[in-house]
Amino acid sequence: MSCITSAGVAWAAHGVSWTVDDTTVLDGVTLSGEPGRVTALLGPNGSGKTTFLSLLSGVRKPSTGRIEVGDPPRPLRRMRPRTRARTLALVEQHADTGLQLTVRQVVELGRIPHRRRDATHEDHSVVSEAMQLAEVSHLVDRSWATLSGGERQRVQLARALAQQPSLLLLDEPTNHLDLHHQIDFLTRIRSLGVTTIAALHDLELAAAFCDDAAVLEGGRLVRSGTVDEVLTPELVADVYRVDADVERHPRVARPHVRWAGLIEEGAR
Ligand SMILES: Nc1ncnc2c1ncn2[C@@H]1O[C@H](COP(=O)(O)OP(=O)(O)OP(=O)(O)O)[C@@H](O)[C@H]1O
Repeated sequence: MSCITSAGVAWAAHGVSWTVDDTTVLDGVTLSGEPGRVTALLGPNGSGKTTFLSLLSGVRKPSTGRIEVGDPPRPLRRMRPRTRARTLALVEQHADTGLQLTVRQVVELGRIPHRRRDATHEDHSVVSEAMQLAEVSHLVDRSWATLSGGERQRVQLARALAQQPSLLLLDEPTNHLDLHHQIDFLTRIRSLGVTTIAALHDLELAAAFCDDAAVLEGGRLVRSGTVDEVLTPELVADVYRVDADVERHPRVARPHVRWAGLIEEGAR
């Protein structure tokens, strides 16, 4: 039986803002997710996706508003760091350990919130399963510093899975992966049952793998709902200035985004 599957937890952001040097990067975002749901966090470059994930993970504190996790909801700011790290895991866009570590050692970092002293049999089993799920078992003794971008991304996922999180936060998790690994990665994530929020640029992947979607633009939430509700040609035109059709995939019962080209300035 898997040690990593989870029932998932609910999460909610209530009027969350983040300001730096008098610039409001995130502006009053209210958004929530149900246990086990996979939410795509969408929006153009600089719209605030990474910032939102950093607030949800507790890496940054909101300037105003609050974040709650669990049922009954618990304020994130009141959780001890160890409890928080057992509850949620973040895979950053450009993760770097800065240390001379092997792949196994990087994945073992995910066990720190669970460990008392020495690694137990369970720690070894979870690390091993996390590496299998992320398809990095063959890299186990390699030096982290020598890995390719896609390999690093999969190792960071294994490290996050080794935390046995109930909430998984992924910042552009597929940007270094080839097509096979993109599909494989998101299929595996879905099968775990862990509540997931993934910042994605690829609308096709969002449509194919996510239950819900939330769109940020200029630090504000401009649309949220199920993927079917959010991913419309109007949304793609308004937010990305791209002319696209959204159809049912002929063989898979999911929406399918097909773009035709850019919308020229002044054409709308
Ligand atoms: N520490 C900071 N100081 C100043 N500006 C910041 C800081 N962090 C983020 N920003 C700015 O806030 C905005 C949102 O950044 P963020 O990284 O959250 O966007 P994003 O939607 O994840 O972008 P991308 O799709 O390009 O990764 C950007 O304009 C960014 O330059």
